[in-house]
Amino acid sequence: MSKATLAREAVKLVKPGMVVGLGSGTTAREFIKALAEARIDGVVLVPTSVDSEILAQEVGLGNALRPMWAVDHVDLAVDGADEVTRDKLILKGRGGALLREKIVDYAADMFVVLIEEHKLVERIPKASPVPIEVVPWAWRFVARRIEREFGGSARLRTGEGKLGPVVTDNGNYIVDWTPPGPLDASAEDRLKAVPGVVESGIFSKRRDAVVLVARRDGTILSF
Ligand SMILES: O=C(CO)[C@H](O)[C@H](O)COP(=O)(O)O
Repeated sequence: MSKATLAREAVKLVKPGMVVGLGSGTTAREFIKALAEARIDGVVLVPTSVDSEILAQEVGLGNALRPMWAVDHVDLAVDGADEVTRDKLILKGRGGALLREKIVDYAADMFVVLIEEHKLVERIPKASPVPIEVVPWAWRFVARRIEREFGGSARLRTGEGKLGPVVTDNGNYIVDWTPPGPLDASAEDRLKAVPGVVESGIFSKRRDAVVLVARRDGTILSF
């Protein structure tokens, strides 16, 4: 229910003709459904995962879908997150869509993050590991190097419905890293500097994001 409330709030920001990035995950799915109900003229939609693309097609938004290469700007991106701090250090990627999410969310003129209150945290990571998309050929080497350089433990993500590693929409693997302690914004660049790392779920460069929080009392907090 609260995800749907957040989604309806975010849809109010969508104006006719806008290019809108569709995030991924259960909250982003509510946004896609609410957007379909709103029937806003002339919007162009860039999905950040095959999951969001399929849902958008199923709810009647198929004609508006474009790949990222087919647009030259994104007006608004609306996405969920796993954990967010008050100063807008954002952790994403539990759904494995972090790479396309980061491309679209970082490109958007306005980035709106929809979370429920339990995801508002003092430090990241709190309860979720840090997902890191890696080149499959090097995955074990990269995981060990992250452990050596930064500490903690890095594990290959395996899934349900198929034996072996989860393969992302970009054909890569995901290593879930549990660091030895809280991270600061520098972790994003430090991880990216490891050869074989494609992207991480640390989103530290959108401090201008608008975060909408569904509170337990039914109200929405915006910061
Ligand atoms: O980053 C993501 C997927 O890669 C999701 O946005 C994040 O995991 C939140 O998902 P949900 O809304 O289902 O809690």
